[in-house]
Amino acid sequence: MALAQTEDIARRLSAAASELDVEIVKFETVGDSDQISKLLPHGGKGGAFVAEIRAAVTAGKLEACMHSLKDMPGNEDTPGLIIGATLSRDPPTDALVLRKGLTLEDLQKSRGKGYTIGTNAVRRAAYAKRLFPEVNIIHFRGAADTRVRKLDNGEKQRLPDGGHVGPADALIMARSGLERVGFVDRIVHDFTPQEMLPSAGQGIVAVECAVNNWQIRKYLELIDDPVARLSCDAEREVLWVLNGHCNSPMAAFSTIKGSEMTLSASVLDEEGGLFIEASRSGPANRPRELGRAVALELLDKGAAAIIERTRPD
Ligand SMILES: NCc1[nH]cc(CCC(=O)O)c1CC(=O)O
Repeated sequence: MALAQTEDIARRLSAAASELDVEIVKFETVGDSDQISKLLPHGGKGGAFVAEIRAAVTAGKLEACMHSLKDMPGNEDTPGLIIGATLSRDPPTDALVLRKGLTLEDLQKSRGKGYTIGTNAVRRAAYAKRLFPEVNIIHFRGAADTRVRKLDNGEKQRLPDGGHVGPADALIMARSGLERVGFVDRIVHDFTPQEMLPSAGQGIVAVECAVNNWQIRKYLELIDDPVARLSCDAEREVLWVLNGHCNSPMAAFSTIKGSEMTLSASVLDEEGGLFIEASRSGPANRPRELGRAVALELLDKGAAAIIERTRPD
């Protein structure tokens, strides 16, 4: 998925500035090579996917690096680095993938009873529980295409303690990820943002570079999408104010109509029993203010306790 995203960046850069000759350098992170552990032992998604690549940019070995914005920690500064471009947003929603023989109706009618959904995101687990209250949720991971293959083969998911769970009957994954790895035909249902509020930054690819590399910053500006940038700023402000960590059970999603932005965010209890939600509209050109207002409302409603309870030690 990351490679497809990087090729997309290279294509856009070459189209915007024909004098550029973009070289792609592949990285295999701990997050890619270890498909068993939960993400947390590596410092969460942020630690697993981001730290090693960032170090190469800081050291000047790379001009720039890409991340899925939703995997970038939202509660820490990155001295020396800046997001030089946010690409136009891919579909931001989550999608349901089912094993052969199972339908969405089966899941709905049974309220999920007797079925197992695989996901490693607390946010997806919580929303899935709200939609299908009796479903069994299991920890399931791997690259997007690997996950679908495991589903189809009825494979169990190995756990860090040596045990197994599964097999899964269904997966919930980002639509954009499924599109990037060519599995879009396996999507049985697109969850609306009302059914399953997306993660902050979901569907946005961010390109990061050194703050003082003005030359590359100028090039990245050419492929920056101002609308995605506004959503990025609003949604990530929610993470910042709530001091959300990499495994925080949080969602934040904004849409822009004309000059108005609407931002919805939520903080969820792991079992899905408790949803703290807030939604506001404001001027689209003041995204951080809106993010701040929504986050403060979530704090007023008790969000901090949930976030601290789930903070990794
Ligand atoms: N954590 C892995 C990851 N990071 C970004 C995406 C999807 C693409 C995106 O949302 O930008 C995925 C896969 C998934 O969540 O199913």
